[in-house]
Amino acid sequence: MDESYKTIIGDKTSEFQHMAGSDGVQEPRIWSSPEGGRKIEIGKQIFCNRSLNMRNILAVGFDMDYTLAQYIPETFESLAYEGTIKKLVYDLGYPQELLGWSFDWKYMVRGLVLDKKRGNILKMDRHKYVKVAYHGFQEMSKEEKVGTYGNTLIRDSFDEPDYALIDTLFSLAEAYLFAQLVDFKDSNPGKIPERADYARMYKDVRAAVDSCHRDGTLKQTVTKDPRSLWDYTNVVMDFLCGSHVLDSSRACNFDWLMYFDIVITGSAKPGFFHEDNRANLFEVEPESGMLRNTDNGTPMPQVGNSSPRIVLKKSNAPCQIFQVLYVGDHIYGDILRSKKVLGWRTMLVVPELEREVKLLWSLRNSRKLLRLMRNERDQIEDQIHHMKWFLKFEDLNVDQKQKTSDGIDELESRRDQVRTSHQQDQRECHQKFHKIWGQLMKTGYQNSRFAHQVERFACLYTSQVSNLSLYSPYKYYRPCEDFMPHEFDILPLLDLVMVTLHFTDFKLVK
Ligand SMILES: Nc1nc2c(ncn2[C@@H]2O[C@H](COP(=O)(O)O)[C@@H](O)[C@H]2O)c(=O)[nH]1
Ligand SMILES: [Mg+2]
Repeated sequence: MDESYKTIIGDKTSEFQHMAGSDGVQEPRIWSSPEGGRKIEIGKQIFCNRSLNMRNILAVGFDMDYTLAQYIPETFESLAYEGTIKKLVYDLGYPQELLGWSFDWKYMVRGLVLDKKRGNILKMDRHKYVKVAYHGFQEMSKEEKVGTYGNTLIRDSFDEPDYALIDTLFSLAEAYLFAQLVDFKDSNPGKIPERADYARMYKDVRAAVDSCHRDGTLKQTVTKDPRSLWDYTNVVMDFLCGSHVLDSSRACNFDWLMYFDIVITGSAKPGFFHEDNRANLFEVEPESGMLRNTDNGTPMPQVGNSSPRIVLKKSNAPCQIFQVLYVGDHIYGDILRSKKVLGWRTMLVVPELEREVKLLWSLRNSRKLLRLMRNERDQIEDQIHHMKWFLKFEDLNVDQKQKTSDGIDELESRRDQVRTSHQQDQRECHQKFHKIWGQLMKTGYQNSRFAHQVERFACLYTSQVSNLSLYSPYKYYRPCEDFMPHEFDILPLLDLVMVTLHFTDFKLVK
């Protein structure tokens, strides 16, 4: 782990000299110079939904998988995909030809919802309106979409048990496999095991993925024969914090433990956040992996992974709930539960965000044009309505009627043009983010359901944990001002920028 982590995870008051970027290059510190730091590039900024003063935070907890440890999805999730297919074929009677299938790791994205019964994959906005829908890999028409999901009552749910949320990067492979199976079943109904409807296929995929996580299919590739989740954690953290070498014959030196006061493995989140559900905690002796606090005091070996294991360095003074910041990648398991159950402050790690905000920046002019086109469309529509009422209710002579009708025709044709180009341009803009699902945080021009969850449950969000090192440990994160629709036209952002500039000029002149 680079030096910057020391400040965040270990002794928060200590200074540090240098920090390493993601490419390992040492960069000078930026936050401790008296005149302030260099600008933090947009992809690495920390964004704030709810004020958080780091001075008030006494403990920072970190999830490991996909938070501290950023697995490479094309390799790690491919393992899950291949392991799952083998289980479907050899254990659950699916046809051998599945073994020849391949995984496009870029196809699925977080925030999607699987409709298990209908075999559909959905992206919805923050009101839970389905805006993009595919049956397997086949795009659904607008009519099919509205016919299936237009009903308000259905829209209210979109949760388990009939729907599955793709809210972690671990789920990308199972979502892709589900879509493949839906297509396969539609074109080869006889080849899928008897009575396997779409929901049954989803259940089989889920069970097979689950088993890959439990039986070591995935973890064995990272570290050979891990005896427990403690062993696994040790290898991954040793790699991250020091060695950067994955060599199963190499003994780990436990140096990484100095960055943490307490380490808990196998906690089975989100159940862990509920005190009543929490399994017994066993203390681990790091070198041997033996359990210390057994009933008769004799150290004993670990068996299985079911109970949480802890390594304690020192006992901590108790913290108030709002003095704990928990950092994780799973919007439900890490963020929503820890916030709702324990009232902890939260930070969500969204690796996809780095590319998303960079693209957003490069497309900012197109986005402004889209907004203008939408306004123009609204204005033309209003004009058409106005003229239609005029035609209907005013006492006009034949000539006036003809002129008004011609005017309406012209406006309708202009409106159709603007509508078509607006829709096309908006689609193209979204496709720059993802060819199928578009921008992660938007659906059409509204926030996506995923963005809505991020806004509600994550006090902070950022693309990677190490971005914390770019800010002072005493940083007071403050959200930007909220805007309601009625405020937008009164206080447009452009005006605010002008006001700020004038204010700066004024100060300079003085
Ligand atoms: N039994 C299952 N375990 C799973 C599944 N998906 C992920 N995982 C395991 O969870 C942790 C990662 O969770 P984190 O909150 O600590 O980041 C890791 O050990 C995964 O293998 C699943 O579907 N079933
Ligand atoms: Mg995780």
